[in-house]
Amino acid sequence: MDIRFENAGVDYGVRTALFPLSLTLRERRIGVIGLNGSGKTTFARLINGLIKPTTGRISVDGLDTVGDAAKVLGRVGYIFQSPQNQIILPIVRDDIAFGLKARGYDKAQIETAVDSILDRFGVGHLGSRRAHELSGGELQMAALCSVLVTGPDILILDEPTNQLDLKNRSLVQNTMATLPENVIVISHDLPLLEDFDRVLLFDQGRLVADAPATEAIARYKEMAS
Ligand SMILES: Nc1ncnc2c1ncn2[C@@H]1O[C@H](COP(=O)(O)OP(=O)(O)OP(=O)(O)O)[C@@H](O)[C@H]1O
Repeated sequence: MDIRFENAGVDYGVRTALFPLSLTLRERRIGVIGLNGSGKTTFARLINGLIKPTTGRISVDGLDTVGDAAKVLGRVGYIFQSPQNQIILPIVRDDIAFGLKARGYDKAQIETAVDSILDRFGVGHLGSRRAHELSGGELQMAALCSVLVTGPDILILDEPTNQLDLKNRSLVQNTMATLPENVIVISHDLPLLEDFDRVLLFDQGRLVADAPATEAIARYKEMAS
């Protein structure tokens, strides 16, 4: 993985959500922390092209997030903070299958892949459920399945544990530790990021620490106290 920010920033009118920054991300597990409204989601959405930079550019493995937007979207999976925005089809199983259909898988391949991802997360019982009837945590697990089934190289998770019970939180934590994909996680759940390779701390739209997890988390605690 090679994600490059070259003097990239985002303004909304007179409000700056992210001041221009330059950095290269290559680590396998990257955490993003900071107070509410500090620019974390803006930073993460720039990576898969959901938000376009007002200044500068961002590239993912050499692909420009604006010029090569479709390719970048195929390579970077994004799990939203509110999973209800993620699941678009009424039945969970159909939603998970959706991304595979778009990629040209045949029916048998789709069935196998959907069963396998549901089994991997121990949520086979959710497959036939209606998405709008699921609890927040169940929806989050379904969203994880829908994105991971398409095999992205890079996975961005925005607050992946905020609605999970202890059991599912452990499951997500263990999954992140063993996933072959590169993972970028925005979280207020600091213990989740403790053994990450690199943690970025944002404050009022500025990157104020870029360090190993222990150091960045300590700085954040100091800042927030
Ligand atoms: N579409 C928008 N229009 C105007 N301002 C926006 C927009 N999106 C975000 N902002 C502002 O940009 C700033 C950064 O927002 P962002 O969502 O990146 O913060 P965050 O660190 O992810 O916050 P949280 O922890 O609360 O999710 C905030 O002040 C927010 O109000």
